[in-house]
Amino acid sequence: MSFASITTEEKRRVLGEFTEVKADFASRGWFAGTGGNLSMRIGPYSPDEFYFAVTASGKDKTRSTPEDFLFVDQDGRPCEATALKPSAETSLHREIYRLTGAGAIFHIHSVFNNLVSEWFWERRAVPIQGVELIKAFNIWEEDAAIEVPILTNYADVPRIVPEITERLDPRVPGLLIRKHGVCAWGKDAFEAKKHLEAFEFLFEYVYRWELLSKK
Ligand SMILES: CSC[C@@H](O)[C@@H](O)C(=O)COP(=O)(O)O
Ligand SMILES: [Zn+2]
Repeated sequence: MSFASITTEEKRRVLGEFTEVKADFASRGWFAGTGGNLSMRIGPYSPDEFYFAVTASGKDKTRSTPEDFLFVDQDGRPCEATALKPSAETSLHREIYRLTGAGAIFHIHSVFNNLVSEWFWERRAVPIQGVELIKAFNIWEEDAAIEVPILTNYADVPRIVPEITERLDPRVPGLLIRKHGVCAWGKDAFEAKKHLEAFEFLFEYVYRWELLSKK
């Protein structure tokens, strides 16, 4: 299987869906200061060979232009001639695809995800228990408890990758990077978006609950 065998129609479908998700997230204020990056996988998958569309680095992601995305392979190399640079955080997306076979990964910065990542840093995870929206992760047990891993925010992004390898919990489709943001994923764009919305709701809940319960 090579990138060349992926049809133009399929590329258009992925980029169309990708454009919609990006505009939706922009309308929620999730790309402050060019922060955040998105990716969607395309074509067949094996852990050693896969392709994905990823946002170009440093762009104003609240705008829609013909230069918003490029296709890269499992090593982060562009699949087509382009002047665009893949996201500076492409190595994180690559590792999550390699470990999970997900169909889409969305990374955003928000005040609540930054706050909880610092509040629970000593524990290296955000504990969440018994909140209904845990079911968005397809976890249905009574009073379910999850721990969302928090990773070190190394300036040299590839240094974060071994922490993903070590800490990713197959039950929990997301992880936090300390005082930086969240990565959430799912089998397709619909599911990755559902998971991201659920994480953001849960982080705000946890933050507010911490404040209330300290009073
Ligand atoms: C300018 S904000 C932060 C960036 O360094 C980074 O964290 C980010 O999410 C966006 O980087 P990008 O290379 O545009 O995908
Ligand atoms: Zn980021």
